[in-house]
Amino acid sequence: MNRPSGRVLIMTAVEAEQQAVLRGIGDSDLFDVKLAGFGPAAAAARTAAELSAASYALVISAGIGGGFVGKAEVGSTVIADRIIAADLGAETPDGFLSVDELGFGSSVIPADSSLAEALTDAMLSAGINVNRGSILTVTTGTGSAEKTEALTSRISDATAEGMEGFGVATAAKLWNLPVLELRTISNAVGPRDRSAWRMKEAFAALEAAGNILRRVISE
Ligand SMILES: O=C(O)c1cccc(C(=O)CC[C@H]2O[C@@H](n3cnc4c(=O)[nH]cnc43)[C@H](O)[C@@H]2O)c1
Repeated sequence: MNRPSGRVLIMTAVEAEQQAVLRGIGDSDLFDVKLAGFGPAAAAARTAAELSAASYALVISAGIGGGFVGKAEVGSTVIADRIIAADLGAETPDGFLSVDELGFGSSVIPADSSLAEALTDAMLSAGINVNRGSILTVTTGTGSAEKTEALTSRISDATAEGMEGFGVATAAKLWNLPVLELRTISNAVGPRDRSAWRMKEAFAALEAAGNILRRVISE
């Protein structure tokens, strides 16, 4: 699926991300770029509200995110194969139990693979540093080596983390719509160091991603 059979809804958490995506897309009227708010609950509710208000053929969660070291460096772009609710579950003395293990559904929503493939190819052709893998949705931004290690040992292809993707994807799934998540990397996932965040690079990469997205989807 490259060209969807209808309009495309892109959800970003905050206005700065929304503006970066809009700059990249330019004046196409195929896309609506709306605000999801911070975290998966706001994102699910606001995506559902948008899907109730208008008809869409594809939903995309886009924004900046943390990159797992060795998988996605600062300034690069990550396109999801899988969108994972990484900290939704239960702690036990023997470790973490996911939603799946608890029997309450699934913590994994697959991204649209043909669009992910086409977008990756187009970004590589444009010289963009892009990686594929799982994008984790967390309700608390990871801020320690221990938590990072716990995530990567449970999810071996963890490539980036953000805080909205699984909420956006849950609403898309409810409407039976294909979904994609992309994150441009502002910081490394690991011990919290806010001074090392590179927002300018991440927003520039998000604008570039918006531009490629428009080209791939309009083809
Ligand atoms: O100051 C902090 O320690 C901090 C920790 C997590 C997130 C923030 C934000 O301001 C996040 C805003 C927005 O960006 C996404 N994001 C960016 N980097 C990360 C990350 O390393 N882990 C999780 N989310 C991240 C996220 O989707 C937020 O909506 C500040």
